[in-house]
Amino acid sequence: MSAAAAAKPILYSYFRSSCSWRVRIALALKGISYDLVPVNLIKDGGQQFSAEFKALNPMQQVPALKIDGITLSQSLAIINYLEETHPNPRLLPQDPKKRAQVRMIADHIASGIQPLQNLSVLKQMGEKKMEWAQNCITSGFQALEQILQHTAGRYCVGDEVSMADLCLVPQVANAERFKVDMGPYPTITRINKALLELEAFKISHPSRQPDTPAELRV
Ligand SMILES: N[C@@H](CCC(=O)N[C@@H](CS)C(=O)NCC(=O)O)C(=O)O
Repeated sequence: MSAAAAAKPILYSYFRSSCSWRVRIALALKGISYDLVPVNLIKDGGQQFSAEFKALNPMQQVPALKIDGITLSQSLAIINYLEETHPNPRLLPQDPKKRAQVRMIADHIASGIQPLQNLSVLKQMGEKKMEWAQNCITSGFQALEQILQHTAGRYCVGDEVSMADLCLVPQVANAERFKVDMGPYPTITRINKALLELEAFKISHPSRQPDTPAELRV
């Protein structure tokens, strides 16, 4: 094994970033130990814009993961790599239909909700920021609630934790931050609650990160 392949992975993460949280959950579930380098998206005008970080991810977004001699960005690509290199526990079901449903839900959140309420978008919205974020999340959750009627068991797809769940919990946290009324989404709320009881979701939680400000720690 080369030195690069043997080195501990390094996760570039921001405590509050929902995309970073997805990867932190995957690393925790799969028992992969890693070093965390905080990238503060607010401080100094946004550390994601530094030349040093831009060299790691030209898109200037977290997360990024240095692993096995390569640097990856895009949380779902990272999780897919972890899935292929550390298959246990599996985050994609074996059954092709269930696997497709997991990817459908993960894409629904990762492509259809989160990018619309990302920090860079909200900065453009000025005073309308809160209303914009609420609208994006509400329309995404209305559709997701219906989808989950057909796919959910204890979790998003059946009773096994999957990549869809890794996207769901951080997105619900964003919804709560933007004060979205979760009343109309009982299935999303139920699944989120069940997932938050799992250790991997607890230790990766934004309130328990090395860069979590003291006043937000629990
Ligand atoms: N599709 C990307 C999205 C990454 C992303 O939007 N990251 C946010 C935090 S969750 C970010 O770094 N935002 C910085 C900014 O908007 O300036 C992924 O899944 O990793």
